[in-house]
Amino acid sequence: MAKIHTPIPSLKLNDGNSIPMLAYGTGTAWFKKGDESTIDKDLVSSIKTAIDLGYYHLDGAEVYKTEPELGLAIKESKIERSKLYVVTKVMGNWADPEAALKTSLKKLQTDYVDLYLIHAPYFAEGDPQKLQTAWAALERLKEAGLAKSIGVSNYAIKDLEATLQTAKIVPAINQIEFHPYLQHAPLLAFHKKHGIATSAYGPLTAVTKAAGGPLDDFYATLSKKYAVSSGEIALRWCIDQDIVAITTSSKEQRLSDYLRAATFKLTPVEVKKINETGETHHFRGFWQNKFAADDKS
Ligand SMILES: NC(=O)C1=CN([C@@H]2O[C@H](COP(=O)(O)OP(=O)(O)OC[C@H]3O[C@@H](n4cnc5c(N)ncnc54)[C@H](O)[C@@H]3O)[C@@H](O)[C@H]2O)C=CC1
Ligand SMILES: O=CCc1c[nH]c2ccccc12
Repeated sequence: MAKIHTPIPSLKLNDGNSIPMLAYGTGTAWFKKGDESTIDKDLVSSIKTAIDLGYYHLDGAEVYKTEPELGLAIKESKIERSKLYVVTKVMGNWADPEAALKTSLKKLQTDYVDLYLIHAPYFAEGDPQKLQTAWAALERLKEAGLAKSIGVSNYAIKDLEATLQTAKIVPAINQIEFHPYLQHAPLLAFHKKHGIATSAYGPLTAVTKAAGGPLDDFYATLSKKYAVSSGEIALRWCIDQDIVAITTSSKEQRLSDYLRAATFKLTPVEVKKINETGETHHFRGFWQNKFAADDKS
């Protein structure tokens, strides 16, 4: 019998496609994974559990080395491909995104991805032409139907400006580290102006890695009010700002609980209070060495 899932809200992208606003990420598993040629059966099982629970937006990347597990889990889940939203990213093979995507598709055992991202702008070492050339290659991949949508990740305003100078297609999304202690207000305003959606990795940071910060008490108050955990408040805070939240866990109970983020809404006053309290503290969990100068943009 088909399972009844918590409906996850979706967001319309600038190319007309829709993206589910709560995602399961496979990047965190990279830290445990060694050789790509061996299959991490626990990870396959964990991805299948996530799909079974209703996480149909699955976030991967070539450098995570977890595409084979993602491909196997998708195949074994027996869910129609068109119902899933599969994302991967190019980084190692930035010089030839077409070859990179074709390799990823083989590992993912699929003919197309729903979203293909340039994982980070650092390959270009500040050269706008390199960013523009890479983006033109992604545009061709969208035109060829190998990627339904195309976007970027970890781009600062200057990287987006360089890309937009020659872009025929505006990036659909920028996937960035985003949580109350890293809100990138100017970057988000830039996204809004150009119709670029935002997706958040590290959305639980304020209640996990950066717990003990100024939001602890307010999260506790809101958890009580909505009868959910602080994690669900953190995820909902993204969704209520039209930001896609990419989380993960190998624990089924946590994944199941986090779906409650789709079942309530914070008031605008509560969202604002989290924003204002979060602004008083700074924390970056990823790419610290690359981003120091960009955190103000
Ligand atoms: N584009 C990029 O550069 C990046 C993308 N990502 C993507 O985003 C995904 C999610 O990123 P995360 O930072 O892991 O997201 P997150 O902030 O949602 O944290 C999830 C992590 O916290 C742990 N966790 C969950 N609930 C917890 C709790 N209640 N107490 C303590 N620990 C708890 C989980 O086991 C997992 O390791 C990755 O798997 C990857 O797909 C992640 C980092 C960089
Ligand atoms: O995507 C960001 C974090 C991450 C996880 N695994 C790797 C491997 C190489 C670069 C970045 C990452």
